[in-house]
Amino acid sequence: MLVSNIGYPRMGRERTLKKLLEGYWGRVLDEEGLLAGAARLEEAHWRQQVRLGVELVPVGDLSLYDHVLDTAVMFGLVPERFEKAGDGLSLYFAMARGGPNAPACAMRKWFNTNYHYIAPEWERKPVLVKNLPLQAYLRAKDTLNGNAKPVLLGPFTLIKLSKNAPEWRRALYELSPLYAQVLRELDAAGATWVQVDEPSLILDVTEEEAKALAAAYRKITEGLRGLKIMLQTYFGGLSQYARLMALPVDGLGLDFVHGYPENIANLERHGFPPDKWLGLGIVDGRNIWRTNLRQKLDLLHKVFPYVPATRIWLQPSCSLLHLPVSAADESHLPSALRQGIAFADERLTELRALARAVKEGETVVAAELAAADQAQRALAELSGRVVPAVRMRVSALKETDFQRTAPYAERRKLQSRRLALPLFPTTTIGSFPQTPEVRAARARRRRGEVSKEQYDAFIRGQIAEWVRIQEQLGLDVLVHGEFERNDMVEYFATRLQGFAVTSNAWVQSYGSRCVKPPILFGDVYRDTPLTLAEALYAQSLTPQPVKGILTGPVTMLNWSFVREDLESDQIAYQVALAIRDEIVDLEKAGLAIIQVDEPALREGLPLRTEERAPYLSWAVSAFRLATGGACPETQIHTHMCYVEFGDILEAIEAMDADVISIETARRGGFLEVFKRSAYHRDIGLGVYDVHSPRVPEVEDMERVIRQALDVFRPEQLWVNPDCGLKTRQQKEVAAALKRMVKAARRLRTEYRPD
Ligand SMILES: Nc1nc2c(c(=O)[nH]1)N[C@@H](CNc1ccc(C(=O)N[C@@H](CCC(=O)N[C@@H](CCC(=O)N[C@@H](CCC(=O)O)C(=O)O)C(=O)O)C(=O)O)cc1)CN2
Ligand code: MET
Ligand SMILES: [Zn+2]
Repeated sequence: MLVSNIGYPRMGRERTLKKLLEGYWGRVLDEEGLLAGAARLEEAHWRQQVRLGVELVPVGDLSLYDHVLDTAVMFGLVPERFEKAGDGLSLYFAMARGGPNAPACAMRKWFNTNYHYIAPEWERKPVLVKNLPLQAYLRAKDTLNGNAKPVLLGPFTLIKLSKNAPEWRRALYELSPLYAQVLRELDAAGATWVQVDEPSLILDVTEEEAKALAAAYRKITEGLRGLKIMLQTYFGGLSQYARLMALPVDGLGLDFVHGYPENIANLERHGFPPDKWLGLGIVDGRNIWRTNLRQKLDLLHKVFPYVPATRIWLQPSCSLLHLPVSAADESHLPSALRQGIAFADERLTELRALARAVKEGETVVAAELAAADQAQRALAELSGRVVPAVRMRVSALKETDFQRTAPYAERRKLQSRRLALPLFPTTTIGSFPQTPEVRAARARRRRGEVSKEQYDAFIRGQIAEWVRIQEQLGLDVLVHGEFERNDMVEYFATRLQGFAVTSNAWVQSYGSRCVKPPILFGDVYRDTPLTLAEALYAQSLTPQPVKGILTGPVTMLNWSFVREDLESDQIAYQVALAIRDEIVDLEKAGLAIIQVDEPALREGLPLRTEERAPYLSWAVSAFRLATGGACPETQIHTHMCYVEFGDILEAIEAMDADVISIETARRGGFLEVFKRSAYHRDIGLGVYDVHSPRVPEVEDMERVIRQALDVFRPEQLWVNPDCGLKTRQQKEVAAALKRMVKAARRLRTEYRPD
């Protein structure tokens, strides 16, 4: 039985890769410096994994931006518009971040995670441009000897994640010879195993697809001499288990954490081919709770009748990309909590303990087992885990708590009378630039170099400056700018009971951007206002309406590491009640508009269709509970981004918000979706892309609004950027918003309110 890893966090414990990348983009580091730095980091990660006992070390997983983009470039899937973007790194980063006159490729959610990949575009027939896994293998050979396992994204998943791929059978046909060549070259170089990632196989795969895959993999693996293939799946169980077991590969990697109990049932029903290896995903690569080792040993004993230990690799459930590096940095946490968590390095240590228990007997790891048991008990007894008042409040909830007191139509009248906004009202999504100055002020506060009073005064200064800028720009509904927030989730977690925040638990979200997901360990409640002071201050500076900005309960859950001893709906209702209380405070302070952001609502949608309805049911209820206490005169907005709306439109309607602002306004298909629906409420059009430094033209934004007028009435439309502006620069923001206001005003002159 071997210990294997699927992928290691890329950024490094000190976020080295982030610093290298931002140094390169900011032109303080040259290409050589970036590549040398990345190579040093990669090697350090290999050595660390070996030190922790990993016997099959993934290589080629340290991407400079995203592994899907790597694969696209490797197969020459480069859109025409990057013709002038050069080659090598300059082309690569142009595709990721936009280049001269060439908007970036689309960024999308990687399955149901907060990691984003760059969507490949098929404008031309793929060709093999460079063999990335081979290059990685050759780099790793000396350090790792026989333990290097090159990693490669498989053809099925590559196709599924692509934009405008040809019909999938044809796409598979075009890719197969290229994959075959990649593997032949690895074979010739002496690699023993290659990990081919096919997470899309856990989706609803059709019988026809499974059959076609068998043919494709036959072609891909033909004539290999020594190289073996581990076909790696994760994030769920397999729906076409029996067929996929028959693929001509040497091993199958299955997720027994997020695919539990499905994959164990598969095993019991269909068995496991005697000539294959099982990559057994046994410790959680998505959440941070320390593994119950005894439970996992029991699981192993359920597997042994079907697969002998000699044919098993113990693995994390998925790449450790989604976990921070080491819990050793979190010594400030309450000790029971600190002992109760495991990040990437601790997960690998757990794997080694499990492997030793099997190979050398449980007594050899008695200390590890006892420590895990003890940690489990300590966590259960952790102070704040159960707060009776919170439990009582949730269990006493009534149907009416999930409803506004007046129906939408009535609310709309009251609100439009109160707000008296022009047609096509303009607003922003909440955040303004988190400049180096803002971050530095927060860092100084963290280090205790400035007092709370000094820090608060600095934040008020930022708010005042931006209220003035917004007034000058002529925006209709203002925001305070979120300067006090390091992150829209972490900030609320800092102010709520039941959450802990970490010091260094960074996880990559996209490119060089990272988040520190908070730990939701206990019952959640609010014992102090969350946003009141800043909102109140902003409103005191202007007669214009200021929109309060809160993060919704579903997003708080999806972007945190959440306890596993309580049902999601119960946890979400606790968070919802805290938000609900905040809304009451904001209303009392005179705010007429409150936005409750739910950008992660769609992301949390289960990957398999049959699990979706129950999720949407509690997610929508949680949002309704959070907002149901608002007076009819208070206008509730919600904001969502990175969303394919087609499959959740009914849920969006059911959230019963008064206005929804969405990112997708610029994407084809958005209007089609709404045209087919009965959606009749107000909608904020994301008229330009905040993720690009490019300042949009008035005409571009005007076009988005005009197109929307084919489907919506003018009275329904708001005009706003497609997300928050925190990652942009001050100058870009002012210039873009000025044009946005101009676009709205042009349309106003054509349409008159009814
Ligand atoms: N949680 C979450 N998920 C999300 C989003 C989001 O906003 N939040 N948006 C979508 C896109 N994802 C994003 C993820 C991260 C960032 C982002 O801007 N991250 C920042 C970090 C934000 C942060 O926590 N900042 C802290 C700490 C910043 C920091 O690194 N400070 C330095 C010191 C800085 C100094 O001295 O100047 C340090 O600790 O070393 C702060 O402002 O206080 C980054 O990686 O650069 C943006 C979008 C989807 N998922
Ligand atoms: C990822 S959604 C972001 C919403 C938040 N209010 C912001 O403007 O940054
Ligand atoms: Zn957003």
